[in-house]
Amino acid sequence: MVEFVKSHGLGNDYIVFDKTQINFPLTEKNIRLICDRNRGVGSDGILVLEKINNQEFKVRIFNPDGSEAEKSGNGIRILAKYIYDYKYTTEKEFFIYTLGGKVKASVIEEQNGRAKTIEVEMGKVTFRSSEIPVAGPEREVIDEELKINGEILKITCLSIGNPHCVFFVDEIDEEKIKSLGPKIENNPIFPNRINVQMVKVLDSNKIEIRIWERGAGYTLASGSSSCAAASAAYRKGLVNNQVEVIMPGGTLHIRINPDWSVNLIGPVEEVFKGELSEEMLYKLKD
Ligand SMILES: N[C@@H](CCC[C@H](N)C(=O)O)C(=O)O
Repeated sequence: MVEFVKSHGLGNDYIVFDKTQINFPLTEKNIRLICDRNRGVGSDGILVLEKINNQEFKVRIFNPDGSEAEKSGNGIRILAKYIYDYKYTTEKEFFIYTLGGKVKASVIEEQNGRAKTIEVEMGKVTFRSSEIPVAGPEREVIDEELKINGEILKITCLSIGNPHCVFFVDEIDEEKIKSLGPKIENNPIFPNRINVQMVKVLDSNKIEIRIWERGAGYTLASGSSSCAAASAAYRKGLVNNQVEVIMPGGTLHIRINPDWSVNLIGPVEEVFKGELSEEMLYKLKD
């Protein structure tokens, strides 16, 4: 029997598995099938939890195209709720190891004994090209010109464990992020591909964004994208260090600390618990 929980952070949905229950290989084909919204459970990604002890956990984060991500802000918040709600820990604060570094998660609000709002210390932002990575000479990638579809975009790139490319606009245009997103994601200057954010600054504490996620496409919200968009805006002097990030799925709160570490706060909801069917498991083991 392979059980799972499906949850979302502002419409960015993930399936959580406990590593000890998984009896099929985590191949690209299998991840794609489980995330498929017609033939599988359907989600923006998969989280595989491993418990180390009462205060430390490990996670593997998969995108729906089968690739593995270093970090995910909503994924970590969803995992933290799962850890707390299903009593993998007795603590309200604990650590999670990701491929993109160690993060601290805190349950800051509960409802009926279940986590409702989670804060994550996401780690430090870097704008250095080799750390993102972005091809070319070593530099900070701030307001660089990138030609896409005959249009020159001014991009600011950074990593918060996973890579992001941010561009600023006067008006949000959904169609534009959907058409430029895949071209930027797969541009050869980004050897590991990249997550993309279109950002409109509303005032010194508020931005609105649209997201094209690496390996997932257009999503309603993204935690690491919110951190990236807020950090790029802060670096360019467009906002203060506390930023509300408005997305189609809802709002996340970001704080950028003096050492460029970033905190992310927002709600998480469980949608359902399930069990993969025998037929599905047969396919996954094939
Ligand atoms: N939805 C996420 C980001 C998930 C990983 C991303 N697609 C990547 O490949 O880096 C979030 O909430 O941060």
